[in-house]
Amino acid sequence: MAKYNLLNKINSSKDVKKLSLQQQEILCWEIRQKLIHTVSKNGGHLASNLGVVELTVALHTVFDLPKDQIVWDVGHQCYTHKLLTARREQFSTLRQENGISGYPRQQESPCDSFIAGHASTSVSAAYGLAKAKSLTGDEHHVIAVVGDGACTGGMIYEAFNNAGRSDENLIVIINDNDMSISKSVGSLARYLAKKRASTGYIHLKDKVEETVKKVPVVGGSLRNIISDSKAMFRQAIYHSNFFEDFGFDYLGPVDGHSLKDLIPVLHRAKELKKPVVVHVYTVKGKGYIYAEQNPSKYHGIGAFDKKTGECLPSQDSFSSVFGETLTKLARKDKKICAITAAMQQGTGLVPFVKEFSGKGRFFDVGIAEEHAVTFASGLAANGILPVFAVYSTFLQRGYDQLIHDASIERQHIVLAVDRAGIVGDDGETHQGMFDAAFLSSIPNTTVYSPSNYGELRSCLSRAIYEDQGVCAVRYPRGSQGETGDPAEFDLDYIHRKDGGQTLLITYGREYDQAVQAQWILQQQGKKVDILKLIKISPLPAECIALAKKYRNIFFLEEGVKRGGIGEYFLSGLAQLHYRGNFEICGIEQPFIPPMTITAALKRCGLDAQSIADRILEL
Ligand SMILES: Cc1ncc(C[n+]2csc(CCOP(=O)(O)OP(=O)(O)O)c2C)c(N)n1
Ligand SMILES: CC(=O)[C@@H](O)[C@H](O)COP(=O)(O)O
Ligand SMILES: [Mg+2]
Repeated sequence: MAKYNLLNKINSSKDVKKLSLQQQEILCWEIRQKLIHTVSKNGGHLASNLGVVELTVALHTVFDLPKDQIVWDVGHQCYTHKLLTARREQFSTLRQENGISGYPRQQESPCDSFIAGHASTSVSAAYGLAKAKSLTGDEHHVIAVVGDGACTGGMIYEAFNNAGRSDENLIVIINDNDMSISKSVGSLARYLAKKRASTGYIHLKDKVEETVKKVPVVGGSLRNIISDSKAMFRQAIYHSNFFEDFGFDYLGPVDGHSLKDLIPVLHRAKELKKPVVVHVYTVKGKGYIYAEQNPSKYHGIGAFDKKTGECLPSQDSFSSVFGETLTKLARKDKKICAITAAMQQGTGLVPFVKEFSGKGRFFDVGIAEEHAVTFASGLAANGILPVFAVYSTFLQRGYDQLIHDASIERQHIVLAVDRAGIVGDDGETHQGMFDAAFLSSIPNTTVYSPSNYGELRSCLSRAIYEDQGVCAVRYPRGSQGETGDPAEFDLDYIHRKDGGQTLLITYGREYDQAVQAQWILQQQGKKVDILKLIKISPLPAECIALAKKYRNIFFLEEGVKRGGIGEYFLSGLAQLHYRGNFEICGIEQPFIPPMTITAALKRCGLDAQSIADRILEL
């Protein structure tokens, strides 16, 4: 196979169109090898990408990019699209510093029509793009590609509701592999499975249409009767089709690994020149046996050995410690329930699921963070203790629900906010930069930011049993640092004194950098003290009073500077008429592209050496 080297000759969809069907099949094989090779080195979303190789090649065969536009939902499956649109050479830099992103980015290529990273936005964006095209007299198509998992998110239906009755050249491809990161959940998954099992809808419609075309024109009324009966015929056989009820035409289901089936269906969708849903079924992980067998493991994976499929054994992490702690607490308290928005693996909930899903105490609500917050509030209002485990970046979706449904009436819900702070390779869309800022501004809300596992255990228990209202425990991606303090429980802050006139204040993972900076400065004869905040909102009054005694204060914040905890602290000091120097070393440009967490800390001036240098400079 390798001798063909077709991929090396592809720079745009024009080149894909020049290939015969057989050559395109070889191209798909070459693409799969490239995907497996690159992701085995850099990590990434392997299984989702392997599932859409033929679909992407078919799209590039039928449509003309960038005039026609593709919007990838979540965007984690856009690697083949990148390989076909002049980014083959840079593909080895996938998800690396100064490399190409693992998601579509407009700034990266004119063929990336819209940003993605968070789920369920594609149909709204595609409808907007399509509407703009029609307003400017451009007849090209916009195609949204959305997975069955992303179809559990409410925005998709808001967009269907809005777009279905329009006459835009809008095609929505539902890439149905019966998987989100774990198994797809809910009624839509069941509905799609039923549709998947049905056959011949396209062929049947074709036959009816052929018959209609053959009828001699004897006047408009007969045509109308025939077309009405066509709709009735369809209804009678298929009852009502969910997508058609929204105003879309429906084509499918079609085998997403057969170019010979896919290409004509896409041509057909293009000809219709109106909103159309194309239902494609695919196999997540297709073509790499380990990923086909375990698509969840290869959904998003670090580097691995491509021959054996083995990756590094998983270590303890904040997520796993959270999951174990919650499971232990739940054994003793039947009121504790856990909620996830399609992230049970990532948030460490697997042990909880094993033990309590059979008892009805675990809820995977799909990719529906807004719903999760309000659902939790409902549970709390009737006496349950809900813990919603969610990544910081995805919790942004639930901001209004936190205010309106949880906070005003002080519902006691617990948020386990994972991936708080810098996340690394996923880049801009996934950074957990805002949670400390936005949570601390919501009344009746307590926020903890443990810096090690011991504190995490203690904060979780306090959040469940001691606090009222909304209570968030936030922690970073990965493992605790080496600076773990001896577990002193139930503290709101820890004050490490070295006899200095300068105080470093910080919270969460950044504490490790502060301790190292303190050590670097000690080597140079400079003493600094550290105040570690564990409860970051509301700020403990004693903390502010003790900070007031210092001549210089540096507030180190792994989060957005504007509106963050540093500014909150400063306003407390101002009320006490603090007269010393106060500097916030926070993140001013929170949209950090893919790079390691270590590199990102350095870029933001938040690594130990940069902190020490800054202090010496002053
Ligand atoms: C708002 C939001 N919540 C959670 C996620 C995490 N996430 C990324 S992909 C994914 C599953 C998507 O499933 P699907 O759309 O079916 O795509 P597949 O990977 O199966 O191709 C989830 C839950 C996200 N990206 N955005
Ligand atoms: C595509 C997506 O949003 C998730 O798969 C995300 O990449 C997971 O990140 P973690 O690797 O931190 O779980
Ligand atoms: Mg899926």
